[in-house]
This record gives sequence, C-alpha cells and structure tokens, in this order.
Amino acid sequence: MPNIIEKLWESHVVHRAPDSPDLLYVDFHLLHEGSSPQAFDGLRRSGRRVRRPDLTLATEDHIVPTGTLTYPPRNTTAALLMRTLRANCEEFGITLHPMNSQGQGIVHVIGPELGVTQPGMTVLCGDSHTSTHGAFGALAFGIGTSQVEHVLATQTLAAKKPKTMAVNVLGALPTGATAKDLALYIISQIGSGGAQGHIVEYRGDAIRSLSMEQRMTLCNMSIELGARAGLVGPDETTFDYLRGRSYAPSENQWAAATERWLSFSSDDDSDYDAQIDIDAGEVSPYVTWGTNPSQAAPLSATVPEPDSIANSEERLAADNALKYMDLAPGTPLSAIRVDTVFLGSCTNGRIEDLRAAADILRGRAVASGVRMVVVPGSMAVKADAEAEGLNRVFTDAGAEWRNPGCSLCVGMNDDVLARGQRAASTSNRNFEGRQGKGSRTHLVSPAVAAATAVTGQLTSPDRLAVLA
Ligand SMILES: CC(C)[C@H](C(=O)O)[C@@H](O)C(=O)O
Ligand code: SF4
Repeated sequence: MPNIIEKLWESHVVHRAPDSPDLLYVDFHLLHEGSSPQAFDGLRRSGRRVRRPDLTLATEDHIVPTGTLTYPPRNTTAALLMRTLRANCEEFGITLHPMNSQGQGIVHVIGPELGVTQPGMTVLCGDSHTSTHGAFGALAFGIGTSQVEHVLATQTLAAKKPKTMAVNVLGALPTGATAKDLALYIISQIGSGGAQGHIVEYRGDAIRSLSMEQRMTLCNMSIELGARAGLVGPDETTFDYLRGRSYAPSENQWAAATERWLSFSSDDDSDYDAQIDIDAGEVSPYVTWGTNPSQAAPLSATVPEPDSIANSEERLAADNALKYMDLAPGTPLSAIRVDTVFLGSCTNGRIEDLRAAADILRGRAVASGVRMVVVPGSMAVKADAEAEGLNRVFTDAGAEWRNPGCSLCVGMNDDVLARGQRAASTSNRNFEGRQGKGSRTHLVSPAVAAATAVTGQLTSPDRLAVLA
C-alpha cells in the first residue's frame, strides 16, 4: 500500500522518463531575500517571466534588523538584499510581505499562518527548513538557487524520488516534554544522517496529540536528521488550524477540500523503505552539548566522555565539539552557564512557544548578567502576543521584545553573539559559528529557554518550580 509521501509525489508528477528525475508540479513557491537574487538574475538573462506569480509569495526574514523597523537598514548588505527583493517582486509581479507590514515574518511561519500551506500540496522554498510545512501533510522541501529559478520559470521541479521512512512515535509524551525535546531525542537516537535520502512521515499516538505548532517544530527539525523532508498526515487538528485563514478554501469548498486532503493519508499497513519506533515515554527536556543537533542529551545528564563513545567518527566529533564548546566531560548539563537566551526562529517562534516561555517567566526575572532576546516569528505572532500581554511578561522580566525575523538563529543579520559567548537557543542548529563567529549554542525548548533565563544556567522548568 502506498504511503502519504508516495501518494503526494505521484499525484504531482507531470513528466516521467527512464533514468531521469521526475518533473513535479509545484503548488506553492515561497521566497526570501537570502536565496532568490541570483534566481531572478537568471530569469532576466534568459528573458523569462515568472510562470505563476499567483502561486509565489515573498517575505523578508533572514537579514532584517529586529531592533528597529527603519528602511533602508543601516547594514549595507541587508539594505542591498532588501532593495533587490523589493525590485524583483515589483518587476515580476510577486506579492511581497516587506519588513514592517502585516503579513511579514519568517517564511516558514507566515506560510502556515496565511493558510498558504495546505495538505496535499507541494510547497518549495530556497531554504532547508521548508520541511516545517510538512506538518500540514504537504510535501515540502528546500531547493537550491538554480532550482528556485527553474520553479519561478516553470512552476515545476526536476527531482529524484526520495525513499520513505516512517518514524513511529509510540505512547504519550510525559508531562513537561515538548515537541522540541522529541525532535532532539529522535535526532540523538538516529543521528544527523539517520534519515539521509528519505522523506520522513511521523506517525503514532504521540504525533496525533501534538498541536499544529508542535508538529511544525518537529517537521522543521527533520533536516537535522538528514531527511529531505518530514511530514505528518492531516487530521482534525490540521483542519481546525487552517479553517478561515486567508488562503484556505472557502466554507462552500471546505468539505470537498478536507475529503481530498484525507485521501492522501497513509494506511495502517502502508509500506516504507525504512521504519523506526520511538518510545515517547523516554522523552524529557533535552539540550545539546555539542556542535550538531544529534549531540544532545537529557538535561538531567552530564556532558559525555568522548572516550566512552564506541564509534570512532562520533568520538572524534564529540572531542572536537567539546573543545569548541569549552566543556569538560562529566559536567552536569544543568551546571552550564549561559550569557544569552534566544527565544524565536522558525522552530520555536510561534505563539504557543511564546506562551510556554511566558508562563514560566510570569512574575520572575531574567538573571542578572543574562540577556534574553525574544523575537516573534511573524508580525501576526507579535500582534497576538501583544494582545495577550505576553510582551509585557517578557519586558517586565527584563527580556528584550523584538520585531520578527530570523535574528539570532543565523549569523546573517545584526543580531549576533560575540566570540566565546554562550547561548541557550530555541532554534534548530548549533553548528560552529551559527550565532556569530566563535559563538556557542545549546539548543533547547521554549520552556527550558525561559527557565534558563531565570537561573542563568541550563534549567528545566521542573527544577525552577523546586527552587521557587
Ligand atoms: C539562508 C538559508 C538558505 C538557510 C537554509 O537553507 O536553511 C537558513 O535559513 C538556515 O537556516 O541555515
Ligand atoms: S529562522 Fe533560522 S532556520 Fe528558520 S529560516 Fe531563518 S535562518 Fe533558517
């Protein structure tokens, strides 16, 4: 029996020939300022237009300053990229959500929020974390700049069909364990390359009980498993989230749309090229200690001893990571002090994430000497958070309340750490230099980020309750 991934793929093939990649129809194409300039240059050089501007949407996210909304920004690279995207969208008739406009935000936050991302679709963007949109039961993955040009020109993509993998998350997540912890747990279990060449479907009871925000967090991090994409089959949770959003089907088309969406679903006995089982009951607040997301452990554990790692490649990686992170084996993870806490990104910059952190910070203060930066994932998240008073919770606690953008997730804008600085970060990558040259990153959930801000060292929310 075909699974949802195969059904989605097959339903989008517009041309197939032996020994060549399939040509897939693209339902929606998202753009950001970072990966699109050369693609537009290519179109201009070959005298082509954008085939479906109506199925293309752009936003400014990677390089926008989050401290001020003045345009053009002082940073000349940012100013150039923003000017270029604005001119390209104007010339090719593409809707753009520029900085300081209502629909602006991180590309993987605004797609779902506008209802652009729907089950049964192919959604592409020149950005690896496009996998986020898989949370809706869409086939969504990142593409390179030359492919962005191809999609702009043709609304199709030439791609080789990946293998499929089921990640069965069995049982229920314990109280206090979040989708972020689950993602880090899965990656630490099967490794950064564990799903290489595959598209993953997350299945099982634990997945069904996740909210859309949590499913997005999980699918977002599929890339850190080496997967091409990750998805969750659609259900009532998906439909409830989508209903009434700008791009979602209208009320009189709703029943037909949901029926079609469900027709892609996997069956209980669908086949996959690979299957793994994960026990949700094993998940607890997780943090990374190294320089890739698979180097993660329960917050209650200690920094591992590289010599105890059997696999020689992993041992060497751990050794190098600990040098870069300036950590000694055996140190309790909960004793690691940070100077920055970053709450935001396309992994954890949505309203539920902000609520989870605010619940912990309410009535508490950010530890002295610690800087907490809160960056909503979009203007809509920002507006919702302000309507609920979450911004006040953050600023009363001593955190900075910013404007939407990728910010401290990636060293491509004004928000960077100084060399040697250490952050607890709700983003998805802890690579060397990711938050600025020489910066050190510990990936955490929003709840752990907030608890860490209060104590100044990696802290689980439970522990904070005991300390209070
Ligand atoms: C800049 C962009 C192309 C990049 C990506 O592809 O993911 C960025 O979003 C990231 O998270 O590293
Ligand atoms: S928030 Fe981070 S991971 Fe997400 S698109 Fe921006 S840079 Fe990439």
